[in-house]
Amino acid sequence: MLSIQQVTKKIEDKSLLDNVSFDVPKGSSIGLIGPNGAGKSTLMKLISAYEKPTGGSITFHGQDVQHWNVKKLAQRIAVLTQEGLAAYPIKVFDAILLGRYPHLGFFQRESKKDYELVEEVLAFTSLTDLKDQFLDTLSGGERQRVAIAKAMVQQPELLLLDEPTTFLDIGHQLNILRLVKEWQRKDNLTVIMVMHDLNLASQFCEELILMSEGKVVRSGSNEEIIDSDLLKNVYHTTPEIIRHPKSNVPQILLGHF
Ligand SMILES: Nc1ncnc2c1ncn2[C@@H]1O[C@H](COP(=O)(O)OP(=O)(O)OP(=O)(O)O)[C@@H](O)[C@H]1O
Repeated sequence: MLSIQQVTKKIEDKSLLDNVSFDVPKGSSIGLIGPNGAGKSTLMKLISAYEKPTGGSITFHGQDVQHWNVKKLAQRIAVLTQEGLAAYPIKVFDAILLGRYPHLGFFQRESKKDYELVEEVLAFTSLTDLKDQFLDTLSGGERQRVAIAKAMVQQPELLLLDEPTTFLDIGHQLNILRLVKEWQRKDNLTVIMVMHDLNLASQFCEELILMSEGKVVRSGSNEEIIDSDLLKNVYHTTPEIIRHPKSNVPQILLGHF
């Protein structure tokens, strides 16, 4: 569905991405991990066609994302950043309804179907009770849930999440990821997510892509990537690897003081 081939990105003499290649099958969940400055956000901007690569190509359904009509691409790819939605003084319902925008024609008003979809998504994201509350009065966790709901009414095939849980407490972090997982199962959604929390990434993602200094160091399952020596080389710290007592997936413990 999405293919990233030998992508490079340079700004002046600085190399931000260097020969990055991988394929993203439909319905998969890919975790982009790696230290600060590895190039993860840069890659996300190229996938959403927000920026152009210097070399290589990113194709979505066989066509270079740079050649896609902007509105058509927005119907199929939704982007959610760590800041989520700006705290404008508009009602939750109206903020979510804005997600329908890529599907409306010029000067076309939302239809009854659009309103029904928003109601449906409000229920799915447990936001119905908050639908008349103003966005700028919500907590960070609630606002991030609204951002997910807005992306959901967009009905994309591909969801790009750039550190969606950064500002959330542990309960809300799990809440958001569970919501995305449920949505993914319901609609066979494809998810690419930048994550600093390796334990959550290991649990959530089928495939992890470990990046460093603009390059893919290794990609594979959590069993292949959550490896003490590999992570030590990239993060310059030695984590202990343990098993999650319920799911048995590899998890890390950071060094002692
Ligand atoms: N417009 C720009 N001009 C020059 N350098 C840039 C620009 N945008 C990004 N960079 C550099 O590119 C590198 C990769 O940045 P990027 O934000 O993609 O990393 P990241 O892996 O997402 O990091 P983090 O985990 O800290 O968010 C960094 O060294 C950054 O300083």
